[in-house]
Amino acid sequence: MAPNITTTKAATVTAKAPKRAYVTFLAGNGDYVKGVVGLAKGLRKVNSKYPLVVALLPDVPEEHRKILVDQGCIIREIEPVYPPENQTQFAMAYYVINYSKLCIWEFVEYSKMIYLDGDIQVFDNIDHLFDMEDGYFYAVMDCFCEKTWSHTPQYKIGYCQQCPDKVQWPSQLGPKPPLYFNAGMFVYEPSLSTYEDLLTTLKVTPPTPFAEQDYLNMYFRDIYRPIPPIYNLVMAMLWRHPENIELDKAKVVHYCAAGSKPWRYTGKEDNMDREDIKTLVAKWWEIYDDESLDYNNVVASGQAAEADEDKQSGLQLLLAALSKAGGFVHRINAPSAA
Ligand SMILES: O=c1ccn([C@@H]2O[C@H](COP(=O)(O)OP(=O)(O)O)[C@@H](O)[C@H]2O)c(=O)[nH]1
Ligand SMILES: OC[C@H]1O[C@H](O[C@@H]2[C@@H](O)[C@H](O)[C@@H](O)[C@H](O)[C@@H]2O)[C@H](O)[C@@H](O)[C@H]1O
Ligand SMILES: [Mn+2]
Repeated sequence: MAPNITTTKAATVTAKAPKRAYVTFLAGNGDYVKGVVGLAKGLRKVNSKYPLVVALLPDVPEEHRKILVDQGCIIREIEPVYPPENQTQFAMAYYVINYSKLCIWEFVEYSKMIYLDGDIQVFDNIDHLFDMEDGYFYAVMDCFCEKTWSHTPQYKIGYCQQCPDKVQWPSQLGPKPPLYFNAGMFVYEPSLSTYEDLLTTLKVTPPTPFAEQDYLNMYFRDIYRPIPPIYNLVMAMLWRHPENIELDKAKVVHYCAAGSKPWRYTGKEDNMDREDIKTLVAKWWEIYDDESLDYNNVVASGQAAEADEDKQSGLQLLLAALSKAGGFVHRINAPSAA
C-alpha cells in the first residue's frame, strides 16, 4: 500500500527584508511635539526610505498624537520606566523621564533602528547608517565642557575626550573614563532579551546625573563604536571644540544646548546670540514651516503624480490601440502645428 503522501505546492517563502525605522521619544503635553513634527518633516525632506516611530508616554494628549499620525509617524505608546528610588540630583530635573527611552528595545518588529531625540534635525540622508555592521552600538562622542557636567571630575580638572591631550587624565584619578556617547542619537538593534536585561539591571543601578545617558553608556560600554560628529552635532561643540567640527558637513544637528530648542528660542542664553546658532535655528524653522513637507501634501502630490502617470500611461495605451486599429493618432505631447 503506497504511503498516502499528499504533496502540497511548496509555498514560495520570500525572505522578508529586515524592517528598519527611525525612532524618537515623546513625553508630556508640552512643546516637544513640535520637535518631533520637525524631525518627521526633516526625514521626509532628505527622502529617507524608513518611517519614523514615536515611542510616546501615556501623558501625550490625543491632539498631539493626531498631529503626529497626520505627519505620517507610527505612534507606539510605552509605559514609563523609572530608576530605583534615589537622592540623585539629575543634571536636569526632567531627565528622570528619559529612562523611558529604554522601551525602544522592545520594538522587535524592527531589526535595526536609529534613535533620534525630538530636539534633533536631520539635514542630510543618513539611511546608510542602517548598513553598518550588526552587533554594535553606534553613537557620537559627547563633550564634558558644559556646566551641566560641573559635578564630574572631568569637568573639575578640565579634561574632555574631545581633546584628550589638552589636559591629560591624571593617573591618581584611576583609569581614564571609557569613551562616552551622547544618547540623543544612536544606531541599535531591538531585542527582547536586551530590553528585559536593561530593565532588570536598571533596578540595581544607582541613578546618576545624566540619567539614561549614563546608564546606556555603562550598559553598552563593550560594544560602543564611536561615529563621526557629523551624525550628531552636539551644539556645545561649536564653542567648546570648533576644531573638531565642520558645520557645513553636519548631517544631524542636536539642539541640546541650553536655550537652543528652536521652538523655544529667544537668543538670550549663553552662546545663543552666535550667528551659527541663529542659522541652525532658522534652518530648523524652514523645514518646520514648509507645508510641502507635510505628510498629507506629500501623499497628495505623490497621488497626483501617480494619477498623472496613470493618465499618461492610459493615454499611451489608448493611442497604441487606436494606431493599431488605424485610428486617428494625434501626438498628444507635440505642440499642435501652428
Ligand atoms: O518634556 C520632555 C522632555 C524630553 N522629551 C524627549 O526626551 C528627549 C531628551 O530630552 P532633551 O532632548 O531635552 O535632552 P537634551 O538632549 O537637551 O539634554 C527629547 O529630545 C524628547 O524626545 C520629551 O518628549 N518631553
Ligand atoms: O537624559 C540625559 C540627556 O543627556 C544628553 O543631553 C545632555 C548631554 O548632551 C550633555 O553632554 C550636554 O552638555 C547637555 O547640554 C545635554 O543636555 C542627551 O542629549 C539627552 O538625549 C539625554 O540622554
Ligand atoms: Mn536632546
